[in-house]
Amino acid sequence: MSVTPDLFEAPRQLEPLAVPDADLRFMHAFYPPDECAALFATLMAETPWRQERIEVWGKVHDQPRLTSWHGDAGTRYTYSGITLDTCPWTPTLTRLRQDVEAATGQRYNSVLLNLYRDRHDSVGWHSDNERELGGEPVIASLSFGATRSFRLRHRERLHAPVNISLTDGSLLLMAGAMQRHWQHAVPKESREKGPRINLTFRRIQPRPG
Ligand SMILES: O=C(O)CCC(=O)C(=O)O
Ligand SMILES: [Fe+2]
Repeated sequence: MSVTPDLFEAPRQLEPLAVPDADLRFMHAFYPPDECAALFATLMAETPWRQERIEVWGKVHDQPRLTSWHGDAGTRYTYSGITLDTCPWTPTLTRLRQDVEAATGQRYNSVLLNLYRDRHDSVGWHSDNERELGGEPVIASLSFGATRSFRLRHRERLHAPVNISLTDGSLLLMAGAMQRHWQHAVPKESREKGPRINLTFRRIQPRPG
């Protein structure tokens, strides 16, 4: 019986990405493909997807994606002027949280789900630097479905933009000074894309009320 590890297997741990002013780590196949397909279908069906509306320059628009916010009691999240209703943890989300906590060695008390229905859905340039996330937020980002490109641009200095392909079953950990120095986006695509679900596990400081 051979006990030699398969040299072509993707590494089973988070690998640091060489991006300055940030602590970024990535794992390609955190979940294997067959499990990804089942998890995608379950998340798609179980999630109470919402179409939020946001105000930009005085005009109200549909957000170009569907979302759902889940968290422990007392976690509230406000961004772009909207406060999200907090839904309870489902068994699936609880299991994903446990797996992500074990892999990253961090605790999370909430998760934002984004559904990109096709190539037209996107998230614009932003930093996840809301005050309730603390000074150096630790955010674990899990992706299922179509591969989308995750772009980074530095906020203060000239640095080539960074592009990370977030593949089915991949896990990206964003930590350190990342949210202070970089913005990120998932742009619309010019070629057809199937649906993609992204989950960002976060730790927000509970506030009374
Ligand atoms: O979909 C992604 O990979 C990122 C989503 C994101 O940046 C966010 O929800 O804050
Ligand atoms: Fe973000």
